[in-house]
Amino acid sequence: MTQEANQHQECEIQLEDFLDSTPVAVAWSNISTGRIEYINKAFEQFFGYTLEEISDIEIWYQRVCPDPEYRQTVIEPWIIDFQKNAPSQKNLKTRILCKDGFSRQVSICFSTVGDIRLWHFTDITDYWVAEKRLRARSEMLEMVSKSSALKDILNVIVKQVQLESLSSVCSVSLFDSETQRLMLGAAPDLPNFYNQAIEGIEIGMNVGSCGTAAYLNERVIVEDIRTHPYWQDYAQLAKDAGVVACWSDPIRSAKGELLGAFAMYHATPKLPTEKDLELINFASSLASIAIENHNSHQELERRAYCDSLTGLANRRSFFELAEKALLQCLMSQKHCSMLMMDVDHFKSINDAYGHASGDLVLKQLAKMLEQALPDDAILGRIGGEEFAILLPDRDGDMATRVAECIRETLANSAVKSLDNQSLHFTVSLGVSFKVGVHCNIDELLRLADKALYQAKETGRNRVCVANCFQSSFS
Ligand SMILES: Nc1nc2c(ncn2[C@@H]2O[C@H](COP(=O)(O)OP(=O)(O)OP(=O)(O)O)[C@@H](O)[C@H]2O)c(=O)[nH]1
Repeated sequence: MTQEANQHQECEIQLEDFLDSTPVAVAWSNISTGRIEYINKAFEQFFGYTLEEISDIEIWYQRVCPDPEYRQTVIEPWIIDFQKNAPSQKNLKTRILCKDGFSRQVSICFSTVGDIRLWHFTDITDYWVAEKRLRARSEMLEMVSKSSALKDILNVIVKQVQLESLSSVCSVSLFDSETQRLMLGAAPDLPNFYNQAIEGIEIGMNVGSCGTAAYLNERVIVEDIRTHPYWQDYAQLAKDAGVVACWSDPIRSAKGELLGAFAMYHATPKLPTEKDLELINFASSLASIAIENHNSHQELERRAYCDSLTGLANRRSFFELAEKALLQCLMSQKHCSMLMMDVDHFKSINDAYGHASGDLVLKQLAKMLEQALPDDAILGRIGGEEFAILLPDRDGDMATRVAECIRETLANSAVKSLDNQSLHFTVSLGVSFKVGVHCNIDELLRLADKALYQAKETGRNRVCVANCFQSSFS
């Protein structure tokens, strides 16, 4: 070896030693041959590839940027732009798929000396993730403040997680505490047939990852659905949907109540890393804010329109609904009738069995009414033990038959008091109906109330019909 060659080799060794000690990932490639001739230690650690595995620049691109369209439309124009020395952006910030299957966000830059192109890569994943999360969080909070649809808000969360963990598909299920079931909140990238199959699933042991996580109220990690007992009844469904691993986290309110379940699915067997768990925590806590806010909105609305004891429409809501229905009847020249109902001697029920048992009677009564009435009837609790029922498309005779049926059903029923005694009670009803083309709810109620008074006066447990032909509107 000549002295010059010796010096050159020594120089190269020193340069490599120097580059191996820097934390920045560095590589150089030969422009004419397209070969990658050197990668430093940081490069190997960062991307996970050895020089033998990515000896050619094309192979490198295919591995780290598997999407050919992205290579053609983003990376290649950037290189050409850079070569012309007029870069529209000096560094290219892009996503790189590493050998371990994770993708990292990097800032790439290169310089050219003769036939050699020197590349350096800076890992900006943490910064990028923090920025994206911040953006997703503020987008979500803005949507919450604007009362956007819950599904849209949850979609933002799901999309953010999927963006950070490219190989995952995520979902948010909502917990219905009354039925103990999970309903679909958002799962934009799971197949429809899968979402439909698990919609309304009852939580319990061995009900997939979400059903079990919600039931146990703790995180469930299933590495391989195909062999896990939690999935034994859903293994085929999961196979059809192409999911093999599923990690699920219960979503809890600030008070710890179960609100739903967040799930991350993968197409291959997989256990979560620390970063995955952190991502799941992030998603669950955002989803919790969105769901809790949505639920309290709904509760406020329910309180504004529902009677808290019976769950029926309250006076205000009954008037709104009844007015709309009456207007439709007037416009389509249909009949319309009103019933007013009052429990007989309700005071004595309270006195004999206690106020709480009186409440029980009112609750049961409301349930019985809902079952006995036709679907299009509008029912409301408009006073203490007073109920109103609008019957669209029913004339006075039909309404009287409905009223008679209610009276009879209730007279033959019993409600269990708190100390388990059978409480029997009766009701009185007044009927009014629309005559001609002019009518309003106040007038119908006034007439029905008059008839109800008559029913009370003439002995109770009976139905009386108002003389509507003498009303001011007839
Ligand atoms: N338990 C209970 N009682 C109520 C509620 N609202 C009103 N009441 C009671 O209902 C009773 C109504 O009594 P009254 O108006 O004298 O009528 P009544 O005893 O039903 O007798 P008649 O209507 O004449 O047959 C009162 O004792 C009220 O306290 C309620 O939400 N729960």
